[in-house]
Amino acid sequence: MKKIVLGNWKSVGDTASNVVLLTALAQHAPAAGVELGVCVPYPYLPQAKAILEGTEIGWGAQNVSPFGAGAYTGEVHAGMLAEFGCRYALVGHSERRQYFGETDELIAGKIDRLLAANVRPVVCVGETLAERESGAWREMLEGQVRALVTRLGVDKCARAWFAYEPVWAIGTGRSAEPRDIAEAHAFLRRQLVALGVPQRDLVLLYGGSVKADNAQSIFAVPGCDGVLVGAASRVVGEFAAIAAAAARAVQGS
Ligand SMILES: O=C[C@H](O)COP(=O)(O)O
Repeated sequence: MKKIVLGNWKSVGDTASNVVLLTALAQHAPAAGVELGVCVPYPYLPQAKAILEGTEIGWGAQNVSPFGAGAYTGEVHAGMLAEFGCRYALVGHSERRQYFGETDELIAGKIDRLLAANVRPVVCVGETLAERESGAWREMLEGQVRALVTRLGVDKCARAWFAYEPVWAIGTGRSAEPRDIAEAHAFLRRQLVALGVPQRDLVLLYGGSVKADNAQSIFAVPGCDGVLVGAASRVVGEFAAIAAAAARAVQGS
């Protein structure tokens, strides 16, 4: 079974440190059955393309405009991402929902634009700590995926990847426990299948404080197709160790 390791640099990086990171990455072909990629800030897409092109490692963006080309000052549309060879774009990350007020409607529009440009949307969903502790996390997750399937339809949602990212585990050093990830993934799968998305098309990642020392236990979670890695994706040794754990998981499956 394939495993995906996707880095999210967030708003971190500069030309000099990126060269070191991308060059190190480019030197390690992903093991068979492992898909490796990095989502970089917009200005560094040409740099990622220049260094990673010709390798099997993909690159992508962390956001996209809900509009096409036109008078939308400050926006970057999906066609531009496609021109720079983006294989993926993150959508609906909790940091965008929290700091930029992104709604389900806006997120659905972005997914639509990405699919039309043949860029894979990686859609982030997840609950806050209060929702986890009160038990409301199931309603929260169900609401997030239902909102997208209702707006986009089954076929489009089947072409997106989903990343379960509990907000309380992001950047805190406190990853969700494997049993919590397994429970949330199983719940999300059930909901998406109930909404009509075929089980065979579902790709579900986990994100939130994934590191070298917990990657193996996360890849062992049944039905976990991969990880979305924030801070550790900016550390060469950490990201390489996570990719190596993915390769071991594939070999052992
Ligand atoms: O997209 C990545 C997630 O927000 C996780 O970030 P983190 O690994 O720094 O906790």
